[in-house]
Amino acid sequence: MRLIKVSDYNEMSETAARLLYEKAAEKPEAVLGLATGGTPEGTYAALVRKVKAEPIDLSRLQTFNLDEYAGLSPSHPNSYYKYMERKFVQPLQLNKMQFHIPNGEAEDGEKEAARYESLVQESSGVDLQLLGIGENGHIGFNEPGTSFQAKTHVVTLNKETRAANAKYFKQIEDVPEKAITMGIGTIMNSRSIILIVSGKRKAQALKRLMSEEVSEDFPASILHSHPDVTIIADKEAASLLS
Ligand SMILES: N[C@@H]1[C@@H](O)[C@H](O)[C@@H](COP(=O)(O)O)O[C@@H]1O
Repeated sequence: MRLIKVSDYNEMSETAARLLYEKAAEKPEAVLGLATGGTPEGTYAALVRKVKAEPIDLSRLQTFNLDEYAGLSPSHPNSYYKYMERKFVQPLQLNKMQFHIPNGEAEDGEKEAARYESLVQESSGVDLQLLGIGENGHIGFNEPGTSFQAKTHVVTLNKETRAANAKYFKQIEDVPEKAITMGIGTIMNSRSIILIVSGKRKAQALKRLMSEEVSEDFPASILHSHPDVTIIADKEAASLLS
């Protein structure tokens, strides 16, 4: 794993955006794996700025998001669909057909998960996967204890994960209890991975990630066995590293 230490959230965002931009520029038919949450917001904004300043052809780009809340329709203001539409798909003027995300309102979540997994597999494979990390080490919505082999599946969210995401909802009770997420096996199939980490809140998780431990108790630790992972961490996130 390659660790790039940067000064702050802005520099992290600019650095990650540059890597996404370079991938899309060098391979116009690239498949990007995308994440949601607070961390990548700045990355998407920086990418949009860069594409506006130095236009590239994005008409053949394909994107696959990691996860979606179960029970939220795509039009729900807190759905990851809406998040991506606002921050990525519309500003980059992508066609909806280029953008993929699990359907949170599917009646049969497991069937939807299997459909989504097939879509990812039938694509030419994710070239570059952007990841954030939960305080408990989750990636996507793969909570501690998830099998490293898991494919896209339905998960029950931990209390702490729901609490961490409650800030985006009116109240914690409104945070869905379940989600559909790419599995760790799905994520590990991507050709390269960028993990962005920012803020004191993530310092403990980054410290644990940088230790030797590889265990299903700490999902992100599987990244040690991936051949091409770049971690971009700001000063605060890296504050517990020696
Ligand atoms: N499913 C998302 C993850 O993909 C994200 O990495 C995590 C951290 O979010 P934040 O970046 O807001 O700290 O939140 C959610 O659980």
